[in-house]
Amino acid sequence: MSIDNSLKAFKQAQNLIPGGVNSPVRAFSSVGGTPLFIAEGDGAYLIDIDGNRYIDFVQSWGPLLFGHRDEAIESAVIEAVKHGLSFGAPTQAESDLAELVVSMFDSIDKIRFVSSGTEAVMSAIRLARGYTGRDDIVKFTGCYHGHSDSLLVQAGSGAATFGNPSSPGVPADFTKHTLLAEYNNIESVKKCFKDSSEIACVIIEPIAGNMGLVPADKEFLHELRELCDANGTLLIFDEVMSGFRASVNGAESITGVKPDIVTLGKVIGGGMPVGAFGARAEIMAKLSPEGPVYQAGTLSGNPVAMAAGLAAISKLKANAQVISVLNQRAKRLVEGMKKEAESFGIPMQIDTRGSMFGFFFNEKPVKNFADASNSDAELFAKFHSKMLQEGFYFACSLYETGFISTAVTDEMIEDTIKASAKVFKEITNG
Ligand SMILES: Cc1ncc(COP(=O)(O)O)c(C=O)c1O
Ligand SMILES: N[C@H](C=O)CCC(=O)O
Repeated sequence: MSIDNSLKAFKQAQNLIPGGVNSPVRAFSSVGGTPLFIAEGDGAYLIDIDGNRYIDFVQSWGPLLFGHRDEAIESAVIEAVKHGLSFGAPTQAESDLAELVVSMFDSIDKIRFVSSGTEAVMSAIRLARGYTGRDDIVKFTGCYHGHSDSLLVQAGSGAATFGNPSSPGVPADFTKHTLLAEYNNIESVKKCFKDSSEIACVIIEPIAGNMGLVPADKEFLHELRELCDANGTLLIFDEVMSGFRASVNGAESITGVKPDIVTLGKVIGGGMPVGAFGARAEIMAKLSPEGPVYQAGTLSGNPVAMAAGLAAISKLKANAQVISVLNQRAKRLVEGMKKEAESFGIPMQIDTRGSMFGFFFNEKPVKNFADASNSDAELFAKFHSKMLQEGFYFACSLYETGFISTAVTDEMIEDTIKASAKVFKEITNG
């Protein structure tokens, strides 16, 4: 398999763009090798600029629930483009998508659209602070909520991959209001509430996907809800990744815990840049121009992006059963790979939620970031590059999650398991 064109393109990009990439996770640094430059996507496949085809388990880091070039989404975008790219004025599509999301999330009466997950979370935090009149926030080590200053503290995803979980360039003054707790450890949250009576909100990925896939225990989330209620603190579920992936109706529908504010991204834009945050009407009423908390965006609610989101979310609502079908495939995949790994004496921890899947080369169950960090990173790197050579595109860091799209068939899952057996054999034979 030749990747000469990718090698050449990467060299050029490195001279022009820091690290050759526009988001650090794409750089392949922690697994070695060269990032593949992509020419096109086709259903379940990615095709690189050397013409190699890969079954894609990254799906643009989550947004493409229906795979590449889904017909309904593609036609909606083409139709929208014919009417103009942007107006900076309200359009019907914004209310249509808002109505759809409100109908799917119990905790959302009103929603505002932005252009990325980072923006959604940053705005949700401001709203929580404006609503409560408090400054402090609690976040969990290993959770990633985008790259805004106050949240880039012990963050997961690329920040963990590159060993800068708290970034230089963020003044200590900006993060002094960010208190840290350990995921799935309620005592650590209680300590935060002991240390501060000024906590505006606790933000959590209810199904963490940025330290690998590490779902929160239900009991932990229930206790978190109780602690927030007892202290007049808002609970924010960051579902930028898990929203519409783990469940059609949000993590609240599978955990029984209702958040005060939900942040969304990825799938909600069908592959276009969209983020959103929503809450009950009383909280959203604090937002400008209804209320005093300012938040804005030139391209927010962009008509082409709204058309893509509307097509994706309508399709999901009409075919809600796809989540359990994808979950069966996700389970088959990780259970199959685990069986193969263990037959070669390689311990593996696995989990799935809807179309999200995760695996760690680790002897012990993974419940938090410290556990995830104890996984075998060297083995992961070998697995990643050998699977790539076999034609399977997995996320290039152990701190990321895998995604199955509806374009991935049962046969492709079986092929992936077979390839993993070959790879485990090669790895253990040195
Ligand atoms: C849970 C979570 N929140 C926030 C973000 C930030 O979203 P974006 O990359 O669109 O800014 C991401 C992904 O990057 C995410 O996974
Ligand atoms: N883990 C990140 C988001 O979920 C990956 C996307 C990125 O940061 O480029």
